[in-house]
Amino acid sequence: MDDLERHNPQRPKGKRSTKSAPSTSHGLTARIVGAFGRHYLAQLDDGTVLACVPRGKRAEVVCGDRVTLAPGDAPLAIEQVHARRNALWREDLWRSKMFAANLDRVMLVTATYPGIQHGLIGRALIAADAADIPSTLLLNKCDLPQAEAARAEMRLYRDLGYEVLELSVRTDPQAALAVLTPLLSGQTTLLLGASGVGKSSLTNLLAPQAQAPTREISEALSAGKHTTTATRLYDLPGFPPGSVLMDSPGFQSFGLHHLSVSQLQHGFPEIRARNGQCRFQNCTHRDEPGCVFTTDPQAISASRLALYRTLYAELTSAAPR
Ligand SMILES: Nc1nc2c(ncn2[C@@H]2O[C@H](COP(=O)(O)OP(=O)(O)OP(=O)(O)O)[C@@H](O)[C@H]2O)c(=O)[nH]1
Ligand SMILES: [Zn+2]
Repeated sequence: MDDLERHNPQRPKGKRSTKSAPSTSHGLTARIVGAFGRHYLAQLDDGTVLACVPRGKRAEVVCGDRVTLAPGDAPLAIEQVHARRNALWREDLWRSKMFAANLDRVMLVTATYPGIQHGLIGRALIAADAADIPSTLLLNKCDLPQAEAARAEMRLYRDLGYEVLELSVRTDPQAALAVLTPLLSGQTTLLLGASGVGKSSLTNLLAPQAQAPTREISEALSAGKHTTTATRLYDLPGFPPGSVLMDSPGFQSFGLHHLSVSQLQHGFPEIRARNGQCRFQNCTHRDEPGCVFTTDPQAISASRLALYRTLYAELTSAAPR
């Protein structure tokens, strides 16, 4: 087992990882604050932002990583990726790919309109659980008439033990700030949400500098074509030091193929709660006789059981979609 595997117990099965280069006493310590394909931005502790590239084709570097940069001309070489506390993956067409590291919390944004996407929420909650990262659900646009019905739908998650916060970013930004400030202070928070839920509105409220034109980034990196698929990390002005927000595209394709079946089951609090209550000890909760999730309709909601079975089939199929 090499360094990266030791520090990333949930990395995809069967993939070789790249050894970190040995550290040098002359290197600069920085945090990756922007990932644009193979081009990165790294921020030094004094706030200076530098363009950098990994040393070696197979090196895996993601937003939130702590790194050592080799001194030299821009773009600097990323010499070493420090041990990660945790990491999250998303999928492209062929594989799961790590995209964020060293998080304190995942905030999942949903909205009363255009509606709550339970499948996406379920996947993201499981991925965060498998990476041992706490998650909080935000229900935005509570000013709309659909709020009452949406609130009732979100009760499912409250009953499962998740924190669900309500806000209206556009119509009452001050109240939204008051609700979120205790959670964001001193923390690295990843914001995730489907298109149209108000994620950009929230990012712009919390980190107004996020609206900076991507041209500046393109110039810094000489890599304009990559800027649209960026994962970014923003300092939160007005918050205590160490308060940062990570913003990433790709919520629609949240990768779960790297998980084991036991991690999948652990990601469902209602399945965790009934551990050992099925007739067979190794019950997979699909079609076995005496399965508590088939015999007791109170054990799990029909939609969550359907999600579990879909994800089970995905995980155990030979290849990712
Ligand atoms: N009524 C209401 N509308 C909101 C609220 N927050 C955001 N919106 C609106 O919802 C729409 C989508 O907001 P965005 O912030 O662009 O949402 P997004 O999730 O970033 O969506 P994409 O840009 O498609 O990724 C915009 O028209 C916002 O003005 C809110 O609290 N209440
Ligand atoms: Zn069972």
